Amino acid sequence: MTRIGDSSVLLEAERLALQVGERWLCCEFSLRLAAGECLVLLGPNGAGKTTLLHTLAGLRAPTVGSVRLGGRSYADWDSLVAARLRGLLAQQQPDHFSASVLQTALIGRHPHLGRWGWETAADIAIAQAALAEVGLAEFAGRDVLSLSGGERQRVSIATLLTQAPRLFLLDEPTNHLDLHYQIAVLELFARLKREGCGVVMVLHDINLATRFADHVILLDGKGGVLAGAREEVLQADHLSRAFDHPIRRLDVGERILFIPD
Ligand SMILES: Nc1ncnc2c1ncn2[C@@H]1O[C@H](COP(=O)(O)OP(=O)(O)OP(=O)(O)O)[C@@H](O)[C@H]1O
Repeated sequence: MTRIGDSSVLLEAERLALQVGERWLCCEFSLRLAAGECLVLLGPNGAGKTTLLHTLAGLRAPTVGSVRLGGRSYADWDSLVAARLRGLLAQQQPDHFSASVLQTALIGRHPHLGRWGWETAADIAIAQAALAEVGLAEFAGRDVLSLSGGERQRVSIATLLTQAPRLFLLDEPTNHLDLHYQIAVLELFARLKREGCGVVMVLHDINLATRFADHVILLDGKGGVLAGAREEVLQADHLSRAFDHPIRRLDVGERILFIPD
């Protein structure tokens, strides 16, 4: 029997090009992400990283080309089934009402619930384990409206872990996080990647991209796209051009660092 997401290729985009209004964000390029791989989207503000991530998540149609999740176009997936396969961490988390941290994390179980929509003890255990993964085990009863920015971001990550997709699409997962949690969260997704998940994430920190990416897509904000293996794309001259600022590479022991001049 074939289970959802058994295929090792989780995400494909063919000859993709994106336009907003009159402006082309990226010219045609293709990508393929297999289980066990991490793709980082980099580029200056307004270059189109979030638009590209949302297109890969099936939330908007590409202007040109196609996107396939687990070998099928989004139109061919039932939306609940697709939500068990891919999950999105959005950049903003609007909270309009009071809700406990546990209730908020449990939203991630919606694609998995049965006909009556009640969470079981197993669903609650999954959400509690996810909260513990991001250091929020003690926060389960707290109101989300009372959390700090970094704590709220970790609840969003726990909600996504509770959803337990095979493909994680993350828009600036390190937003609001202190240094400890930036690394802890990226290490957590690196572990999930080793366990057979796929990860696509928007990052602003080139050095975190250097550390965690297998593949990189660098948008230059003028429609140009450089896509390839980390070592091919993350070069000082490519980065300097894309960010319109001189960037220098430093080799520190085993680490490669990029610093702005
Ligand atoms: N509906 C829209 N109408 C007009 N322009 C839009 C629309 N949606 C997005 N844009 C523009 O498209 C561009 C790409 O936006 P996007 O959010 O994808 O950029 P980004 O690379 O994620 O930026 P940032 O690093 O600032 O988060 C921006 O210039 C944005 O203003």
